[in-house]
Amino acid sequence: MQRLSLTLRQDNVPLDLISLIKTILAATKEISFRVSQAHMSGLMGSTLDENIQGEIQKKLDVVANELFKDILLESGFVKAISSEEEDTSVAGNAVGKYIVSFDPLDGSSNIDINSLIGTIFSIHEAPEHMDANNPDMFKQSGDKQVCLGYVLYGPATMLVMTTGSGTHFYVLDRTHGGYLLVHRNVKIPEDTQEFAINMSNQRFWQEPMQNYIGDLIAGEAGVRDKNFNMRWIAAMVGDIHRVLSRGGIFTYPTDSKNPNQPHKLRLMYEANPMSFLIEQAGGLAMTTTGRIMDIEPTSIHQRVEVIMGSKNEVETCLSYFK
Ligand SMILES: O=P(O)(O)OC[C@H]1O[C@](O)(COP(=O)(O)O)[C@@H](O)[C@@H]1O
Ligand SMILES: [Mg+2]
Ligand SMILES: [Mg+2]
Repeated sequence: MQRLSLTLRQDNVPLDLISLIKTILAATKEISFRVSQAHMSGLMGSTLDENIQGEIQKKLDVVANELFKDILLESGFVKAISSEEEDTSVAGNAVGKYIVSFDPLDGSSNIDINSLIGTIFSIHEAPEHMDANNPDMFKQSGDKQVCLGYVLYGPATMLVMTTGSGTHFYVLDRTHGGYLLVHRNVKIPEDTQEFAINMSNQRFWQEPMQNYIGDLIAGEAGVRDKNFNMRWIAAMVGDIHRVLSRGGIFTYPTDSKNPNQPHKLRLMYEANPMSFLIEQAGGLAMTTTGRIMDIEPTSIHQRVEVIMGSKNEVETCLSYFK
C-alpha cells in the first residue's frame, strides 16, 4: 500500500500545501488517540458551555478544537482558521499562504455512545491583501477549495481527501503511524436504492420533499417501482462515507421546525468539503436552487440545505421541486 506523501506528489500537490496537509493529519492522529482514550481521561460527556450556534459543547468537541487550532496556528502555514467551535475566525501567521475551516468533531451526539465521529477540514488560499484578523477572507465559494477532506474515527481511522485530482481513501496504519492509500479515485454509482434523511423531521419539510421521500418509502408499490433502504448515522462524516463507499442519497432539507433556522448543516466546514468529495467521485451536491459549491458565503457559520450523492437519484429528487 502506498504512503500518502507519494500520492500527493503524484497528484502534483505543491510542497507548501503538502506541509499543511501533514500538519492537519498530525492533529487528526492525536484526536484519534484522544477519542479512543476518552473514558480513561474523563473526556466523556458535556461541558457547561454553548458554542456560538447555541449548541452545548461536548468535552471532546473542545479538546479536538483546541488541538486542531493550536497545531495549525503554531505551524506558520495558515493566515487564519475558522471552526464550528470558534465565534469568529482566529488570526495566524500574517504571511501564511492558506486559511483552514474545520469541524473538529462532527457527529458530537455520537460521542457518548461510542459511535461514528470525525473531523472535517477545508483549505482555501489566503487572499494576500486582507489582514489576518479579517473574517471576510473566509467568504470564498466551495469551488475555490484547494484541498479538503475528513477523518473518520471508526473501527479504522480513515482519511478521505481530495486536492482536485480525485477522491481517495486512506487508512491510518498504527504500526508505522502514517496514512496509507487504500482506494484511489473512488466513484459513486449513479443509481442507488438507499437514502439518508432524519425522518423525525418529516412533518416540517416542504411539500416536494414530502412527496419525494413518500415515493421512496412506497417502494415497488409506488411510482418508483423499486424498494429503498434507509440509513441515518447522525454524523455527516459517517453518512457521506457510506455514500462514497457504495452510493446513496443524503439530504438535510429545508424545514420549518425552527423558523429562525431553516437549515441544519454548515456551509464552510460541512457542506462545501463534502460537496467537493462527492463531485470528484462523480456525484452531485446541490440545494434545490443550484450547486452548493457555487454559493458565495456571507458568514462563517452560514447554514445550507443539502442534497447530495448518486447522480441520478439527486436529479430525481430535484425534479420534485420543478
Ligand atoms: O440531530 P440530527 O438531525 O440527527 O442531525 C445530524 C446532523 O448534525 C450533525 O451532527 C452536525 O454536526 P456536529 O456534531 O459537528 O454539530 C451532522 O453531522 C449530522 O448529519
Ligand atoms: Mg458537524
Ligand atoms: Mg462538530
